[in-house]
Amino acid sequence: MAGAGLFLTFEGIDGAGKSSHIEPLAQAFRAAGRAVVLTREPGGTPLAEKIRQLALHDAMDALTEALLMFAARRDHLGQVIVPALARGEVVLCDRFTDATFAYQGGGRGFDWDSLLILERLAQTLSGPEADLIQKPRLQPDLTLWFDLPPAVAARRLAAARAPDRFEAQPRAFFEAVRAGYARRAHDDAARFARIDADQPPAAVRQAVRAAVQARGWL
Ligand SMILES: Nc1ncnc2c1ncn2[C@@H]1O[C@H](COP(=O)(O)OP(=O)(O)O)[C@@H](O)[C@H]1O
Ligand SMILES: Cc1cn([C@H]2C[C@H](O)[C@@H](COP(=O)(O)OP(=O)(O)O)O2)c(=O)[nH]c1=O
Repeated sequence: MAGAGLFLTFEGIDGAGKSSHIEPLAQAFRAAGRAVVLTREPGGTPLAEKIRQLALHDAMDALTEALLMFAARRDHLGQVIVPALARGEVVLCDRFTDATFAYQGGGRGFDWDSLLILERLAQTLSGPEADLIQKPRLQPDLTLWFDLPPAVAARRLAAARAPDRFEAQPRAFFEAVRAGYARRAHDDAARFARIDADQPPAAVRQAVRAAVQARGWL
């Protein structure tokens, strides 16, 4: 656990249902008396939201994309996530570094080892807040991975909204993104909870609750 705070991330391919399940979990934590910060990546600060606009709408090579994601993340960590954890709050973040491995690494085929280096650089903390949360390098306490077949996610999205640059990718791209998530989950199994997202919303909500309760946090 990061100090007295808790850092939970929501991951999965586009249309997996992450956004639908963040607010119910936030309400559960608030009902348990915890202060909650809801945030997202890329984004979460004025600078990172500007980077989000570039990354989601302008074409670029995979290294540029990865660097922008980590630049946005570095600002977000320093301005929002670390201060909230230092205050003992619960941070619920819609996507984090596993998305960079899944999309830029798995989806676009960018070198995995280079991403590991960027991860280490971006998530190494310094200063008084790092002392407060007593961690030289920040990782989520728990990552909820909403896993489902890309064909199911595509059907949901087609009914829901116009696609951004990533959501417009072909099915094979999302198979590769999904494989990227599976690799990260395999490499850091204790941090990950795989949620079967190909179920009715109530069952998914229950699975999310169960994963958090299993760690004694609700
Ligand atoms: N378990 C579910 N079953 C069916 N549809 C769902 C489910 N969860 C979410 N949806 C719908 O699928 C679409 C994408 O969900 P969303 O939460 O925005 O996904 P994400 O944030 O992972 O991209 C939305 O229209 C949402 O209402
Ligand atoms: C955080 C992150 C997101 N992304 C992509 C995944 C998504 O397609 C897109 C935006 O994510 P998201 O906020 O989930 O989009 P939406 O709110 O429309 O569901 O950015 C990356 O490619 N790399 C990253 O590191």
